[in-house]
Amino acid sequence: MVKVYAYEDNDAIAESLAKFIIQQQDAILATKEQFTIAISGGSLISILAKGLLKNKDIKWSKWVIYFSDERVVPLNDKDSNFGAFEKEVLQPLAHENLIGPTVVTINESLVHSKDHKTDQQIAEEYEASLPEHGIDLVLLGCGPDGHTCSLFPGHQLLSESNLNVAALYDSPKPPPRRITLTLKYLAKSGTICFVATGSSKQTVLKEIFGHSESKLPSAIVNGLAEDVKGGVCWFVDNAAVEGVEVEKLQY
Ligand SMILES: O=C1O[C@H](COP(=O)(O)O)[C@@H](O)[C@H](O)[C@H]1O
Repeated sequence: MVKVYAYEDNDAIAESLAKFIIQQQDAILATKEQFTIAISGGSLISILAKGLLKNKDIKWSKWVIYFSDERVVPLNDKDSNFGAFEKEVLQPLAHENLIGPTVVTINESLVHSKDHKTDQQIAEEYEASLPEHGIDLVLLGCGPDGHTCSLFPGHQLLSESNLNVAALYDSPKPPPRRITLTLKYLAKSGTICFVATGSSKQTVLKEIFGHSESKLPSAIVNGLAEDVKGGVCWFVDNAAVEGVEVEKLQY
């Protein structure tokens, strides 16, 4: 079953999400040396910054951080998911004089090519850096159109069954060139956790949780709950789930 944890505002989500992440981290580090986590871009990053920075229970030196999707732009571009995470989390963390996490980015030296084959090479190289058996914890966003990672409604990549990471050149949300984890690889995740906030998400969440046949990418990921050992859950604010028929839990 997909669990939905609902809170009044972003501060409360940030605090509970951090507790959830630490619990996942500790469970994994009790069995192996490193904790692998995938981060998405967009609104998730500032919630992570709020909950994780200055949190003494995060074992940053044991984290290996991947990106659920990435825009094919230079890493310091305003559109880069890594760039946003670096600005909001990694740079402030560097001031704390800690041994930081390992962060796996796309090969920036290839982003200036306009050849689609090069984007495929970026995706292939990223795929080669991923753990074969899946990432321990994958944090996802959900756009108002129901996209997650860079998997967009109706896009052909939803039926990609060979690749773990794929390139696309026609993202309906700018920028158009991106790479993304595929549904095939997401199904291998240890745990999947969505974060969605704000009233702009209400309509899409009504469809995702109200129509079991929904073909929206985020609804398809909910459908992976049986394959994903730790399950699929959502951290939302009350505005996002107003009028959505779900059991609202607290973590
Ligand atoms: O383009 C993207 O959008 C989604 C959703 O972002 P949000 O701001 O609506 O939460 C994000 O998860 C994804 O990583 C990003 O590339």
